[in-house]
Amino acid sequence: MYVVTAAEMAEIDRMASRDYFVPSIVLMENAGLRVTESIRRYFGGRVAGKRVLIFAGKGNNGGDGLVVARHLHNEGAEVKVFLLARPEDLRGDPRTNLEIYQKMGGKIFPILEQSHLQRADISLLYADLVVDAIFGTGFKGAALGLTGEVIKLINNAGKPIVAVDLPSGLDADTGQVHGPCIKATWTVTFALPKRGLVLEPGATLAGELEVVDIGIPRRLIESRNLRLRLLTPAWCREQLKPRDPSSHKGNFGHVLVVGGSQGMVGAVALAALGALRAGAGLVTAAVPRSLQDVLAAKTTEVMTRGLPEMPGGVLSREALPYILELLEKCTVLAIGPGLSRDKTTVSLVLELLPQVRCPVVIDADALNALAEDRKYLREAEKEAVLTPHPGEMARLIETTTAQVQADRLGVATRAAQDWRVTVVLKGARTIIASPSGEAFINPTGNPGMATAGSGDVLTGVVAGLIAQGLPVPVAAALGAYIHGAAGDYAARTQGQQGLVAGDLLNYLPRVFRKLEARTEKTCLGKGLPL
Ligand SMILES: NC(=O)C1=CN([C@@H]2O[C@H](COP(=O)(O)OP(=O)(O)OC[C@H]3O[C@@H](n4cnc5c(N)ncnc54)[C@H](O)[C@@H]3O)[C@@H](O)[C@H]2O)[C@@H](O)CC1
Ligand SMILES: [K+]
Repeated sequence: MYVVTAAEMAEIDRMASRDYFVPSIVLMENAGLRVTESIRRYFGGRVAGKRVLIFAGKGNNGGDGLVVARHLHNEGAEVKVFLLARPEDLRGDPRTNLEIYQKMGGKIFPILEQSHLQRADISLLYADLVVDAIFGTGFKGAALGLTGEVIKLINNAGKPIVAVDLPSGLDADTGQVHGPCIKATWTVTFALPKRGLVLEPGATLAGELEVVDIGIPRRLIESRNLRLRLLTPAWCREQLKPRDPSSHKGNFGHVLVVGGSQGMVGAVALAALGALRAGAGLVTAAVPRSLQDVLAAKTTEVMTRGLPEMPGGVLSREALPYILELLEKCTVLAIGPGLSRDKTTVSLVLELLPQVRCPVVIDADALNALAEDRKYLREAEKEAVLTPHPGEMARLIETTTAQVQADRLGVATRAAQDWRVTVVLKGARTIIASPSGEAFINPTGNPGMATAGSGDVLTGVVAGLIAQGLPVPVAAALGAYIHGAAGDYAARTQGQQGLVAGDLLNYLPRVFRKLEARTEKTCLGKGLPL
């Protein structure tokens, strides 16, 4: 499902009216009707007698709110509209809808000064539902003054809130807030999710997300060359092809995992098992020689190799020809888990990578090695996936973690294009950016997955999917989704607190089975994705 900026959405709205002759008031009517339907469902089918407060701004978002007000009023709800403008300041479609509503006997209470807040405050005490139609995609900056106070008043009332298109106060493009912002119970957004609704903290402020059709021609949306998508079960399902009944393990690729150092062999085991659980036909894991036996004991189905090592149990430069030889039989390399930041190992990684001819998944200490010398990233011809967490990304682009987090999408897409790699920027709402400029946002996963080894499993899963022939960016996106979904299953059955990375391995088959099962239910990322 495509995700848009406020400007992209506004342009699509404009083109629907200008090029496809859909009157803007028809779009507004559809938008308001869809919100009304959602509210009716919320109340179990009947709205008569329900006390609904509608806070409306003077723009088109407020206009949508006035359409909702009219329909609920018509169905017998007790509606009060609090208008954050003078009625005569409304123009165009919002003005038309205000006039119809008033003609029908609907009540309007303008909030223009401090003393007007009191009525809203009292009404909130008795409200069954609040409709937030103050700002939508036309909002910029921060909600200050009286409007900011209204937003705080609504939030403090503790009543259920449905946000129209966007929670008011949210930056539609970044998901950031710069002042008071509505904390919605659910959000009904029109035509396509806006970026701010699927990026944190916006995703949390939006509550449950409902995306509704308001009659914008599909053909128009498809003609727009949109570059950002939210991963959905339907998209993931399309990427997974059923297995040929006559297939054998040689058809599903061979992953080589290179990593490990003294005390860090578990990371390699998790990545290797992640690759197998993702369906790779064969997995070989190569670690410093002294760790091979431990690794073999931990991973029954994985083939293990011992590589030359240095005192202290880290890979030595002599490991290079052995790795290159192993790669001759492999489809994909996953490098980094548990590798250590030893200087010799760093130079081994920097020397190895430019010689690799197959796709490579680069994680953990292999990323830290690249942060010491970016020549490979800048110059090498490669098919690579980088899976940094925000701290590793910050090192790679020489900035701070806070700055990476402030513009996750921008950072990931720029890095992917500059280095011609696929970037998986981990964290809440993982971003997957491809060298072509396309990007995905992953809605699955939960804070229980912020635990040691979780990233190693992801590395293995992505490598396992590449091994089976999926294009590298597709494998990265699918891998992120599946990995998060496994975490969501694990959290549902055993809670977030005690979740460990090994649990993810056990839930991966269940996610694949669900995707194979072709169920129709689509969820946009709150709670369980499948
Ligand atoms: N354009 C269309 O064809 C459609 C638009 N729709 C609705 O229209 C919305 C967008 O409408 P608009 O573009 O009119 O914009 P909004 O209604 O989101 O808000 C615009 C108003 O907010 C004010 N504003 C912006 N930032 C502010 C701040 N920081 N503090 C105080 N005031 C601020 C602006 O000056 C303007 O008066 C969408 O979110 C959606 O709800 C729907 O009706 C569907 C069709
Ligand atoms: K709103």
